[in-house]
Amino acid sequence: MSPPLRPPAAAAIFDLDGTLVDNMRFHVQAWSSFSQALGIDTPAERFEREFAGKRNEEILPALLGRSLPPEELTRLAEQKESHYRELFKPHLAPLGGARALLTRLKAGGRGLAVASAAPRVNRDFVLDGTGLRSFFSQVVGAEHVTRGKPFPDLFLAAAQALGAEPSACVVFEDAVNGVLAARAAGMFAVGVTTLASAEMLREAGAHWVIDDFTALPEELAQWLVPSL
Ligand SMILES: O=P(O)(O)OC[C@H]1O[C@@H](O)[C@H](O)[C@@H](O)[C@@H]1O
Repeated sequence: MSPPLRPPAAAAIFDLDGTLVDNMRFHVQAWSSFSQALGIDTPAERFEREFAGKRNEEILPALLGRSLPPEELTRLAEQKESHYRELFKPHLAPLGGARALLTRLKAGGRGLAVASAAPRVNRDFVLDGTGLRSFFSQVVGAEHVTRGKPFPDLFLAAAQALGAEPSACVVFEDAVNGVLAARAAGMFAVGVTTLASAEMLREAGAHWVIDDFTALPEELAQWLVPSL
């Protein structure tokens, strides 16, 4: 499926973890030590493939193999997330080319949103710590939906908040679950190879694949902002 070249895309929706920042290895490291401390033996690939893009409310019961009362879930999630933030803090920076692309998209009048399964404290940590927050008029996160990715809910909520038709939205996403979610939402998907291979992202349905934001495929750039 090729995107229509006119009219230009109405909006661009960015995943946060692994897309606006290259931080998934710190999430995986924090999940691994968290699991080990609980005596659970889980391979790193499970966090990368099965859990990336899901909400902690979905990840924790699957990891522990039981349902959790809300207080326990909040406590365990914060245990893992505070360790992740500690690990990532010294490296906190936007993915290559992100600021320049966002500047041009904003100048071109595109609606811009973040749609992430991350809890608010992690979103604030990244958006405020990188100085990227002001680019986005909408930020949708874990507390706004009950189903994370691969369900389309986060992206549909972002499109609705922007007042954009899903078919006129482009999603940037690093996780296979996220690409599946974008396609399930009826949106165009750009895979970012910080976590999964280009092949895995294409197989999940990514229309384009990029390593970072420094160079976009010409067709995509033209569709996003014709004058780009
Ligand atoms: O939707 P995003 O921004 O990729 O966020 C997903 C991440 O959100 C985090 O809160 C989880 O701890 C991660 O394991 C998960 O992968």
